[in-house]
Amino acid sequence: MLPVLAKPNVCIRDQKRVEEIILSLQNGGASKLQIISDFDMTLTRFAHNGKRCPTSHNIVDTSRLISEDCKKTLKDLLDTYYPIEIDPSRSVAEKLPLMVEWWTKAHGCLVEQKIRKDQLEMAVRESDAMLRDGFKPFFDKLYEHSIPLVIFSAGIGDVLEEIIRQAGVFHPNVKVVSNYMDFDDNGVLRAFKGELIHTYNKREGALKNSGLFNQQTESRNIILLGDSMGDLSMADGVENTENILKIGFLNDKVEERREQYLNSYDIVLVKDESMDVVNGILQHIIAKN
Ligand SMILES: Nc1ccn([C@@H]2O[C@H](COP(=O)(O)O)[C@@H](O)[C@H]2O)c(=O)n1
Repeated sequence: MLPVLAKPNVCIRDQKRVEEIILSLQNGGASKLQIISDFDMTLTRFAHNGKRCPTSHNIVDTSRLISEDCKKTLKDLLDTYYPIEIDPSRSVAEKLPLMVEWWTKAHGCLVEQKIRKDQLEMAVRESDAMLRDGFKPFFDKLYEHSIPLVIFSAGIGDVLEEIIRQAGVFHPNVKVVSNYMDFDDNGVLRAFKGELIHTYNKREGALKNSGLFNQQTESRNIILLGDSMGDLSMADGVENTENILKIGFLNDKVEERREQYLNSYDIVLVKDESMDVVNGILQHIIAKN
């Protein structure tokens, strides 16, 4: 067994299956590998020193760009809909319209604030956004070995791009599928572009953007990184997948959701704020090249 998998917060339902997948990924090597990852609370930390870290939405929602009234509305929306998003007792069918409602209302509020494109850099710089510990070797190793990384996020694309740019890891092998802001000729936010991506419609987004996921003809082995049940379908747009290893970060409501995560993800990382396990597996795959 890989030493990183022996960490006490690593939970695996089927150890043998995981070992077989990792061996297949190792045999395929870097040239066959592609990473598909969620962003908020997957590549970013969920908490730091006992305090919640912001999502890409929260960064804008709590920034100087937003009026006090609007901040309150956005906070009320978060308090109403986030518990629904993560509730394991509700079906996806039940959650779907409510997620559309949340994102639509929140985006509507943001558009009313006349946010300027050139203010986003400052909003990110002043925020508590934090990529997970070990993010740098993760991004750098993927770049060094020309392994494509597709970040597939229901957050705000402009904000998440700014986070990884400021962290110095927005390398050319990184592609992003997300909700992008649409600015007018004066650089003022007037809408969000394209079809809304929320937590539970990533399958449709994956199929629609399949071109992005199939850029390298050789990439047929996938490591999928997510933190929600909706993230499990992020690789559905990849053609001829040979092997897929699904790694899930279980950050919140751990006991209520542990069973569901163990049944869905190959490896579940419980309250792990680092990329250590992912980096350990990557190192193992790359080392053979
Ligand atoms: N107004 C909103 C809407 C969503 N969120 C959270 O962002 C997460 C989406 O981003 P991913 O990168 O994880 O796909 C989602 O899980 C929501 O909890 C928000 O904070 N504000």
